[in-house]
Amino acid sequence: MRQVRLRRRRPALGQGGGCATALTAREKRERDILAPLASNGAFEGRGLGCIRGERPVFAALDFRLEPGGALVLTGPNGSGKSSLLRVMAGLLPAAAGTLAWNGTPVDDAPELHRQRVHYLGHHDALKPVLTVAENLGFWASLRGANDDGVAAALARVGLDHLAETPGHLLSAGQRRRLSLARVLAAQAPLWLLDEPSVGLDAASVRTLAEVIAEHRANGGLVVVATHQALDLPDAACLAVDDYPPARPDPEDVW
Ligand SMILES: Nc1ncnc2c1ncn2[C@@H]1O[C@H](COP(=O)(O)OP(=O)(O)OP(=O)(O)O)[C@@H](O)[C@H]1O
Repeated sequence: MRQVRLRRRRPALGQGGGCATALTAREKRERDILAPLASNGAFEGRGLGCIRGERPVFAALDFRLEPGGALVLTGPNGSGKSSLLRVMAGLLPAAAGTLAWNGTPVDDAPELHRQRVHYLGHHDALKPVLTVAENLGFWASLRGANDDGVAAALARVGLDHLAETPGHLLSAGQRRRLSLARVLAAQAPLWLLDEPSVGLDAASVRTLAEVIAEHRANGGLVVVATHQALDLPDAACLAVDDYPPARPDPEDVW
């Protein structure tokens, strides 16, 4: 598996421009929460196994991502790509193995891991009666983003002109773009994206590739499960179906 090395690092929060400035309370909070997460983050899984229901899905799966790295999960339907993303996000306990951030098991500080992750699943969580801006603003406030961050994220995904539109009026692709705006507003170092390009038009797929590239250039990491081609230069590839669970011993089956 290829590994991608950091080329450019995100400047420490509150220290832009190289001159010391007094930090606001909010900047201090961001620094305390995010700075230890964003710096030199390497994400690793060793010997991972997964069971859904009572059925083993994959076993003995290893991966490693350096800061700025991208990992594309491939495999046929049902091979376990979404399950692996959920394990990585801490939403599903691994049946075996360990996950580590900078060599520290994520189980040692699961709350910290939740803060460093942004997980984008198949479903676009959205409150239908809230406007686009309210939907994003409500969620972004939970992650410490301010109104400027919300506006910037909406503009980046081309939804600024729909900021006052109720969520229930959005098309499928527009809902997906709103979910991408949530990824941007979160400022989490580790993005876990499940089929992020589904429903997006060609221009939006290009925007998706650009924002992932910018995230990586700042030292962020991304894991993407996808059946569609995405332009992710130097991304490593992990075929989840290369890690099948052991077959039951015929001696044990009767
Ligand atoms: N909640 C669940 N309970 C039981 N089994 C589940 C559950 N969710 C998924 N599975 C099973 O786990 C296996 C892996 O599913 P998963 O969704 O991870 O695959 P996938 O590779 O992401 O598939 P796709 O390409 O269709 O999205 C499948 O056999 C599926 O039936």
